This record gives sequence, C-alpha cells and structure tokens, in this order.
Amino acid sequence: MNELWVFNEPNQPVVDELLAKGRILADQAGMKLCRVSVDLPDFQNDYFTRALLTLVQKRRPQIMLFGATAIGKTLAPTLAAKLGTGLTADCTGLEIDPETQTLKMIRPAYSGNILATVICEKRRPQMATVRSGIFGPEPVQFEDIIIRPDCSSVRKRMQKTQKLDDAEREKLHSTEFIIAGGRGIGVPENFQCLEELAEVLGGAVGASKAVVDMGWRRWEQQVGLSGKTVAPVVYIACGISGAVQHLEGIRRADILVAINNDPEAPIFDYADYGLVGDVLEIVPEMIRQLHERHFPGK
Ligand SMILES: Cc1cc2nc3c(=O)[nH]c(=O)nc-3n(C[C@H](O)[C@H](O)[C@H](O)COP(=O)(O)OP(=O)(O)OC[C@H]3O[C@@H](n4cnc5c(N)ncnc54)[C@H](O)[C@@H]3O)c2cc1C
Repeated sequence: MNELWVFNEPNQPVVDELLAKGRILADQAGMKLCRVSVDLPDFQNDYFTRALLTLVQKRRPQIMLFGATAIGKTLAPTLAAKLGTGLTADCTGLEIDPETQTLKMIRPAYSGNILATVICEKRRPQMATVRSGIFGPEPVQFEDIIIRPDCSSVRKRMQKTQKLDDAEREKLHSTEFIIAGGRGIGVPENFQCLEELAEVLGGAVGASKAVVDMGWRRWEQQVGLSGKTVAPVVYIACGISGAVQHLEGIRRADILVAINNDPEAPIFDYADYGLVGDVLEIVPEMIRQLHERHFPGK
C-alpha cells in the first residue's frame, strides 16, 4: 500500500494540522497515513537526513509532508536533493488529482499575485512544506513510525556536543560581535582564523547555511531564515554572498561589515562597511592590528 508520511516535530502544532489534512488525502488516494519521527536527542540536519533517507529508500512513500518550520525548511530540501526529487515550499493547499492520484501542491507565486499548482509527477516521494495555520487540526488515526538510528556513536557525539551547542546558541544571542563565515572561507579549517578574531573581540562565530549544509559548522551556528536571528552590535560577514535568507537573520545587527572578494556581491548593498578582498588575508590582518592596539609590544 502506498504511504503518505508526515514528519513529526515535537511541540509543533503544524504536525497535527498536517495529519488531519493527510488523513483526508490518504483516504482519497487509498494510502496509509504515517507519522514519522526520528528518535535523536537534538536536531542535526545530516543525522536526520541520513536516518530518513534510509527509511524512504526502503519503504518508498508516495508523499512526504513537512511543517514549514525552521527544521522542516532545512531538512526537507536536503532530503529532496539527496533523493533527486522535487520539493514545493510553503504550500497553502494540498489536493489529490482524482485521475492520476498525483499530489497537487498549491502555493502563492509572483509575490502572491497568483496561486500556482505544482505537481511532481515522475519522482517519488512528492514532497511539500506547509505553513502552520492553513489546515485545522483534528484527531485522526495514523501509523506511528519511529526511526531509532542504529548509531550509538552518533547519539554519543550528539550528547557530547549538546552542552557546547547550548553554550554557542546562548553566545550568538548575547554577544556584541559575531564573525560569520560562508562558502568563501574555502575549507572548514579556515574557520580557525574566524575563531581567533572572535576570541580577540570577545565574540562568537556564526555561519551561513551553505557551510552548515556541507558539515563545516554545526546547525546551532547557522544564521538566517532557517537558522538563528541575531542582534549583535557588529556582524562581520566573511565570504558570505548576502542571500535574502541570510540577511533575514541579521536585520537587527547595528553594524554590518562585509568581507568579500567579489565587489558585486549582494552583501555590499546592505553593508555599512565593505572590504573587497580575500577573507584569508583581511581577517589575519584585522587580528594583527587588534593585537597591536590592545597588546602593544607582545
Ligand atoms: C528556504 C531556505 C532557507 C534558507 N535559510 C538560510 C539561512 O538560514 N541562512 C543562510 O545563510 N542561508 C539560507 N539559505 C540559503 C541561501 O539562499 C544561500 O544559498 C546561502 O546563504 C549562501 O551561503 P554563502 O553566502 O556562504 O555561499 P555563496 O552564496 O556561495 O557565497 C560565497 C561568497 O564568498 C565569496 N568568496 C569566495 N571566495 C572568497 C574569498 N577568498 N574571500 C572573500 N570572499 C570570498 C564569493 O564571492 C561569494 O559571494 C536558505 C535557502 C532557502 C531556500
């Protein structure tokens, strides 16, 4: 029997809403409705993606629905990319085509001027994220699938980093200086110089989604629409292009400093101060000058 999955996130009302809508769609299409949870202590995109990927490849669900939450917006696109299927984000309506049994995913397009109906005919699963408050929650019946990743080492690593993550999260919210790195940093080891600058300034290190997705930094450090919203006095964006989703997280920063080797990078349109050049030359020079000012002669 074909399956319709709803990804379960604890304490997110959208899950019950999706289950209620999922029940209607599943009945129309003769599918089994399943709520799928990943039993790990904290969300980390790569572990959750791996856990879901294995089960999706085994059970081959027809449809997968996620809440358009910070986690859903991170996990669903990663999983869709790994599966080579499509994803319709921020749907406001879901219907089943009675003839083809295909999911019709309805969402606003062109700045909300039209409602587009998107279908993903040939790929499996058909995936969508849906905002909270679109469908009413109803108690319905479903099968509960709990994925318990067979990886005690993953659990241990997650538990070990948990304390660190909490400290980082707290620090990003409370610090006056955030030094954030993006893909322009080149390789994960180069984050070392951002750590050094953060140490000199007494600040914290943040990251773009691109580097979090590549596993260079932890999700707790991601700044932006699907990460943290921060409000430091100074935000130094290093090798970050300035995508709208990243800028969304730093609107409340008092001063934005951008370091980028591309003078046309969009981040310069928003920066208070822009430094055009190689981040790996500029940041060490900043550290050197700060040391010279604060610890002359050392
Ligand atoms: C639903 C959704 C949610 C998203 N949420 C987020 C989010 O929360 N946070 C987020 O960050 N993104 C988010 N994104 C992704 C976002 O659209 C961008 O893809 C991402 O921000 C790009 O990261 P980046 O700037 O590090 O990489 P890129 O866009 O690849 O930019 C790298 C930059 O580095 C510069 N560069 C290269 N080498 C050097 C060098 N040696 N010195 C200096 N500069 C250099 C380049 O000129 C370029 O401008 C989201 C996207 C979607 C669709």
